[in-house]
Amino acid sequence: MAVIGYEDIVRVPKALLHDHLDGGLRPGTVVELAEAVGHPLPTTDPDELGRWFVAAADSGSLERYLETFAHTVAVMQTVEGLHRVAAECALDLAHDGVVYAEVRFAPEQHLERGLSLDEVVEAVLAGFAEGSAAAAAAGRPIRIGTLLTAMRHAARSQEIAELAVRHRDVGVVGFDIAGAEAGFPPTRHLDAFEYLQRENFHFTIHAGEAFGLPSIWQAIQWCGADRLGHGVRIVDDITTGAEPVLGRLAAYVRDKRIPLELCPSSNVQTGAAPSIVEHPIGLLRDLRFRVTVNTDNRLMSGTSMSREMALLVEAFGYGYAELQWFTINAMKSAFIPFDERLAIINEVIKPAYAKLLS
Ligand SMILES: O=c1[nH]cnc2c1ncn2[C@@H]1O[C@H](CO)[C@@H](O)[C@H]1O
Ligand SMILES: [Zn+2]
Repeated sequence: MAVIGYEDIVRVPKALLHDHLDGGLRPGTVVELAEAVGHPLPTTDPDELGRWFVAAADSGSLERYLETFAHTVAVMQTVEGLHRVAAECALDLAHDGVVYAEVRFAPEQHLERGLSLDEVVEAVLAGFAEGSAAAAAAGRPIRIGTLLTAMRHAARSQEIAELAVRHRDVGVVGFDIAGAEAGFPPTRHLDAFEYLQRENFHFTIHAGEAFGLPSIWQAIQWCGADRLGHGVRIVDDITTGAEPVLGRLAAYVRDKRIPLELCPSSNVQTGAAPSIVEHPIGLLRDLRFRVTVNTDNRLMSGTSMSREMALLVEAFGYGYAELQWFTINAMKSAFIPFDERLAIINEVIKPAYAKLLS
């Protein structure tokens, strides 16, 4: 079969579980919004700014990578800014062929100009609704679920968890914690996770990216995470050789089908993986972990869902069968209700791939 190209990948339906709203702005939008609020940028040329984000995020350290968010968060402090960024996010994902996306952001970072947490969430939800409607009108339907993130170094997780539950029937489908991982274990936020469990709510935890197995273990066994944000360092618990041997934690993650939200380009930039070719996604897929492919931060990685898949096709020789497998894995692991996940799998994803695989 011919090698699958980038344009072929844009055409197939894709599902995305791990994408940060404040990591996916269009460079031109950052420039315009920064001018409107008087925020100084490293450059006001959109192309140059796009390159600046990628270069600055290419630091080999999660902490340095995260510093680049100062420039996106700064322009997302008003209803107009949040609304526009969310609407453009929906449109950009839809035009990349993403049919289902969970997009996350941390409301507590958007209060600098006087908005309340609820106002921040409402502005983003309205933006997603507008962008999704415009995408559907353009023949590119997309369903977006919002995840609310609490910053792990801060102390507002309980409040953000309650905010998420308050908006559960209007588009917020889950909760997350993000930010620097080393020194900020998930158990710092145990109260929030226990609250969410009592509310029968869903959550994922950034774990196993910049810190290893103890972080993953806590996220699952203490906090009860449904999914792992990254989780890539689960490979530290796998001994490779002629026959790979799984340690107890890796075996548990695989046995319980705990979804791994892998983000190849982001991992290379933060030093969590040495390169795309050497990215553990190859091994984890071969071992049939519940692997999903994600963008993390499209702006900081200069990427898209199609580009991440194209990189994997190039590095590992994947074909449509593997791309469908990643996509169905993601859809099975989504935080929307089971019947709605099934409908997207059976009515959108499978028919599109069936044509290509026959
Ligand atoms: O890969 C990541 N690991 C940890 N935290 C991250 C990553 N990408 C983004 N954020 C953090 O999540 C916040 C809310 O979206 C961002 O502002 C950034 O600080
Ligand atoms: Zn992330």
